Order: sequence, then C-alpha cells, then structure tokens
Amino acid sequence: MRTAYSVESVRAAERELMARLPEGALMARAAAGLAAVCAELLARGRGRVYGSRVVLLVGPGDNGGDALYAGARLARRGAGVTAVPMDPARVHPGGLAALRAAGGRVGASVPERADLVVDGLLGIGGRGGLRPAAAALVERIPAGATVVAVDLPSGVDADTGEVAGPAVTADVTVTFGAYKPGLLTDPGASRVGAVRLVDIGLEPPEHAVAMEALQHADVARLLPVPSASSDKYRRGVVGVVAGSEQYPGAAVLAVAGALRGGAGAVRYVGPAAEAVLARFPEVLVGRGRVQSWVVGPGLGAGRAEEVGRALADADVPVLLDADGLRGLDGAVVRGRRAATLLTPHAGEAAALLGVAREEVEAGRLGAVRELARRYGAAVLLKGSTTLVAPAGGGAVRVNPTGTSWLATAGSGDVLSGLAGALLAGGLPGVDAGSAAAYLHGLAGRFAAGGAPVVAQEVAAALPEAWRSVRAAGQ
Ligand SMILES: NC(=O)C1=CN([C@@H]2O[C@H](COP(=O)(O)OP(=O)(O)OC[C@H]3O[C@@H](n4cnc5c(N)ncnc54)[C@H](O)[C@@H]3O)[C@@H](O)[C@H]2O)[C@@H](O)CC1
Ligand SMILES: [K+]
Repeated sequence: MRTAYSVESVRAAERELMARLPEGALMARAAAGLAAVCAELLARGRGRVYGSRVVLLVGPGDNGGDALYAGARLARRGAGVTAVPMDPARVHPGGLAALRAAGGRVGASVPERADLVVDGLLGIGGRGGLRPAAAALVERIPAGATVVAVDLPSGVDADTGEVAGPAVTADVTVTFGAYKPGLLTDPGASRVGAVRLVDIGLEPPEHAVAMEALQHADVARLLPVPSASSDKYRRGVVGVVAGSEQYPGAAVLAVAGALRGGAGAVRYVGPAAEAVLARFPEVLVGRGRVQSWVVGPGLGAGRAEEVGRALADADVPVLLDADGLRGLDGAVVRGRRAATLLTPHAGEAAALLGVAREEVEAGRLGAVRELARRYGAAVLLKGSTTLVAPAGGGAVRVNPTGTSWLATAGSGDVLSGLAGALLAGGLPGVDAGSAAAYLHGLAGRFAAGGAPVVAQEVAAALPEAWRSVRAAGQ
C-alpha cells in the first residue's frame, strides 16, 4: 500500500522528529536524497555530473533551502550550479552560504541552457497558484532540461492536487518523508512525473493517512476466491438493471464486467435481455434473489422506479451509476443498511453536488469526500485518476493503474458490473470500488498494449488482470 499524508500530519511528524535531532539534520537528509537523484539523472543523461549545467529555482522558504544544499553537493562534484532566487531578499541563508562555499553562483535570471533544473520554489508551504515572480521563472525553464521538483511541483497544492494558475511540470519529483495527496490526485498528479520518495525518518501515525493507493498484493488480498464449499449462490449473484431500447449495449457491457468479477451468476433485469443473452447465454433473466444490484448504465431517463426498487432492497449492496444517479435522494441512500456505492464521472458528480463540472475537475479530492459525506455512501469518482472515498470518512483510495486508453465508450459500464460483482462477493463499498478500478485499469492496459481499445476488449482482458494480481498475492 502506498500512503499519503496531509501537510498538517507531515508537519506534526516533522516537529516530533526535529525535537530529537540536531538543527538542520532533516534538511541535510532531504538535500542529500535530492542531490543523489539529481546526480543519477545527470549521469544517465550526460554520462557524468562533472561539467553539467544545473539551475536552481529558489523560493523564499525551506523548499528553496533544500534546493540550495543539494546544489552545493552537486557543485562539489563539479557541476556548474546557478541559483536563481524568486526574491533575492528572501533566500535560505544557510543554503545560500553552502552553495557559495561549494563554488556555485547566484544569477538574476534563468540561464538559457541547462541540463537539469531543480524546482525549489514552493513546497508544502505554498498557497494558491504561483505568483508572477515565480511564474516568470518557470516560464523561462530551458527546453530540453530535465526538471526535478523538490518535494512537489511548485504551484500544485500539496493537500488537494489543485493547480490554480501556472505550475511546474516535472520529469521527476523527489518528495520527502511521505507522499502528499497532491502528488497522487489530478490535476497535480499529471505534473509530478516519476515520484521518488526520500526517507528522512518521518513516521506519521497510521490513523493520519489521507490517501492510499493499492498495489497488486493489496488487491490480491481483497479479491474473493471460491472455496471447496462454494456454489453459485454462495459466490454471489449480481443483479444488473441496465440498458434500454436505445442503449442495449450498456446492458451487455455491464453484464460482461459482472461476469468477470468472480460472482457465481449474473441476473439481468431490463429490456435488453435479447441482446444480453445473444452474447452471454449463461445469464439469468428476470427478477430473483441477488447479493448485489448494479443499477444505471444505459437506463435512459424515466426509470426512477427501478432505481428506487433496488435502493429499497435494504439488505443488499447497491451500485448506482450513470442514469441511476439522476435525482438521487440523499435521505434514502443514507437510510440504507447495506452498502451503497456511487460511481459518477465528473459531470454526474457535479450534478449531484449542484456545482459546475469544472469545479469537480479542479478539486476532485474535495468533491469525492463531500459526496461520500453527503450521501453516507462509498463514492468512486471516475476520471484520469479515479478516486474512491469510503462511506464513513477516512483515507481516500486513488487508483494507480488507470490509463487514458480507458476513456472510451462503454468502459464505465464494464467497471460498474465488475464492482457490483465484488460487492456481491462481500467486499465493502470502498474495497469493491477500488479493487474494481484497479483490475479495470490493468485490463485496459493489457488490452490496449499501446493501441486504441474498445470496452468489450477491456472486459475480455479482466481474467488476465486477475491472474496478474493473484500471482503477486501468492
Ligand atoms: N519542515 C521540515 O522539517 C522539512 C522541510 N523540508 C522542506 O521544506 C519545505 C517546506 O518549507 P516552508 O515551510 O518554508 O515552505 P515553502 O518553502 O514551501 O514555501 C513557503 C514560502 O513561500 C511563500 N509562498 C507561499 N505561497 C506562495 C505563492 N503562491 N507564491 C509565492 N510565494 C509563496 C510563503 O510566504 C513562504 O515564505 C518542504 O516542502 C520541504 O521541501 C525538508 O527540508 C525536509 C524537512
Ligand atoms: K517545489
């Protein structure tokens, strides 16, 4: 499990550690880790550190301090290091002295050529978008230089991943002590490049985890595996209420996902039974006992009664997607005994929250948390980084396996069926949602292999995704 902590808990852990260490020890550890990554990148790109051109963009706080001390280390190894302060009157004094002592120089503007640019403008103390003086430096980053962000790309909000205005786009982000949510959540996540975590001895408490990303072994532990005594009912029956005369394909795809989610059987309810059976003769048709409901893909408007009927099945977990989310009654959802999992994309989330879609896109983490709080349900917010918030508050899961190839028609229908099957297998909402997103992302990657992919191929690649995950759990 990869975990991320809020700025507040990182700061608290830092205070505790600093009290036990000599002054400057933490920054020295951070700078040593940063310099090691920079040296590795220079060696990879140019063959050596000696003679390379390194530019440090230096902000007024400790983030700039890290950059200066790391720059000093690189200068001692023969790199030509130029520090460009955002505000020459506010520069970390110890860092500046160290850089100068190592032979580095201070410049008033960004040199036109550089092998490596170190972004030490703002770290976890940054608030709001880059102000003009910082933005002007970022604009001048020479083309072709490798950009290494210190702790996080400047202009990205560490707690939310929000980017208000200009921000650095890094090739590598060297982060200290712990991941921050902004490194894992879009739009920030698309700015970080490869993330390298430097251990500086921080130990934030487990209860303070703000975000977590599952890895193969975690998903392997979650996936239900049939035992010798399993029959199809014990493995769970998924009821799929999806599709319409207009959108029969959504029913087929949701069923395809459900069939590959490890359930014992799939029961289809709706007007697209012919299309479903033509494709999947193993499906049961018509109402009957189920262990979870998947309601919504391709239903179209005017099907509120069917949505209400599933929600009224109080002891059965329900997944609501697409048209199943129309005009959702918060009181009904909050009043349910069994799990409810909502799987909106940004537009549907915006409608549920009564805000503009852009607002959700810009603040995805806040939006998914607010939806989970308001509806008392687990919420999976689809998108470039899919987020899953648990019903009762707590760490939000971010899916690390997504691929932009999955932005294809019907892909969400497959995901709904898959997550519904995991609900039928007994997984809580947040586990069903995050394990489904993980498998779905992997399947998308396997099916795409660098080429366009269609939703039914994603469904067909799900067994390969299961096998790859389960192999890691053995
Ligand atoms: N606290 C610690 O124990 C450690 C901190 N470290 C580094 O210290 C960083 C945090 O340092 P600071 O708390 O000094 O904060 P930062 O260096 O992130 O920046 C804060 C400074 O930037 C200014 N500022 C904030 N938002 C701005 C904006 N939008 N535009 C322009 N200026 C803005 C503030 O006025 C303040 O002077 C971490 O990200 C990390 O890089 C590391 O050295 C490891 C140890
Ligand atoms: K930075």
